[in-house]
Amino acid sequence: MIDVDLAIYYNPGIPGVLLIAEDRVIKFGKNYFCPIVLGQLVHNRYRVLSLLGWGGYAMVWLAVDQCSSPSPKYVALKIFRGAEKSNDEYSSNEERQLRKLILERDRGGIGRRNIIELFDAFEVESSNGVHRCLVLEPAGCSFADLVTFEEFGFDDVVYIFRQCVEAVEYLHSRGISHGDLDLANLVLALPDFSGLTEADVISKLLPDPKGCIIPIKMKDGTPLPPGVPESICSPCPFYEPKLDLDDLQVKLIDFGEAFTGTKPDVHTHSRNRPPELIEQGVASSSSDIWALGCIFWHLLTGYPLMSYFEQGSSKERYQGQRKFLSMTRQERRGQLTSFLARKFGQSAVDDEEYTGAILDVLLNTLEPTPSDRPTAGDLLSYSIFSLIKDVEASPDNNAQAVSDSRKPHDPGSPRHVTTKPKTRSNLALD
Ligand SMILES: Nc1ncnc2c1ncn2[C@@H]1O[C@H](COP(=O)(O)OP(=O)(O)OP(=O)(O)O)[C@@H](O)[C@H]1O
Repeated sequence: MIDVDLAIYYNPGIPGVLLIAEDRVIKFGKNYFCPIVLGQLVHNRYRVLSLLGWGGYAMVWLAVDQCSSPSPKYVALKIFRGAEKSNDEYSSNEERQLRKLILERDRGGIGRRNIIELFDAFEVESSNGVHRCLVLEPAGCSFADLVTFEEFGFDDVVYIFRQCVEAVEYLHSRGISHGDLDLANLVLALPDFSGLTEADVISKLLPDPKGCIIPIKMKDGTPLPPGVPESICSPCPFYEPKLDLDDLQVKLIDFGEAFTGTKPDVHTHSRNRPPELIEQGVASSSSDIWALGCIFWHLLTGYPLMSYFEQGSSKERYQGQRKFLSMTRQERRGQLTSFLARKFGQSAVDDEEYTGAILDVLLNTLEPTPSDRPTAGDLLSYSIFSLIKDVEASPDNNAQAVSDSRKPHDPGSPRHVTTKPKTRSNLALD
């Protein structure tokens, strides 16, 4: 039998551990991540079940609230990097923005359901510092991951995109810009687990909770330094195969860059950076609209728009973007049409109704001058949204609308942006 060493090694030089499968380093040590292990009780209340993901600022864990009754309540614990003292600026900005939205909750608005909920916040201390912890509504896999292994049909794209626009419209109507809109910050809502036992939910959420735990060791066999956990588990974001279009709900996360008015040096994802941020270094709510255009393209084609402008370094890609923006609107229309034809074939773009509706969204959201872009509210009235059946129109119409939306389309139409039928089961992993 071959003895395979599944441990990963702590590298004091980085200082952190490299998760090979992710090709990313998780840093532990002073002012880095909190050394959480599975099963740990956080704040005497939340028992950690698995790792949902991590970013530059925080690790996000699935946990069960021990104080909930009668049925267990699941939460996501977003535990920020350590700081010398409480109120680290990034974590407090995210908390502040989410708290503002809580105050607005009673005013309603359809996009409210698409914003992740904040339940609680507190501090956790470790040898790596003081960590702010946000207790959030738990969600599933990000759309950035989903587009890498699935192609969406046209109805899927428009249905998902409409929820993204509704979320942004909700935020903007409350005076908040997100600042970091990207498919990585749009995640699937979890289905309703009420009535299921904890064991059932764990088996649904965690295909193999023990299989993903990897011990951390020092290469020379010496004890781990303080602040480094004895094991790490690979992230286990939830995804339910056979998800139906009428069940699919998008949740917007990560409000760390959110702002009111205008803000300099916003860390928008590099693939969605608008010209005003690249050239003048300032973002506004119109920068979110630019990002919506990029998201629409990414959902539609499976690739970021930037990669169509130019390959290479981000400097080269921004030059490609600038070249695109210095064209006339007519030339930009021609360029986007040829990108679409390259991706889906010429016959797919020949249907003027569909291609025209797609181009309206793209050309207007990607206007070079921020004030020329539509508002999120304007976008919701665009013709693209009337090209799909409204699965939420009314409870009576629901079943018919969903079944209609699954009928195969005329193959000559650009609704066939993918070769697969356009049902939610397209997204199934099995
Ligand atoms: N409420 C949630 N439910 C499920 N998973 C989540 C939730 N919030 C975040 N995640 C997962 O954790 C990852 C990191 O979260 P988030 O983007 O909020 O962290 P961050 O450190 O602020 O990120 P960034 O470096 O992008 O600013 C996300 O990409 C997502 O996979």
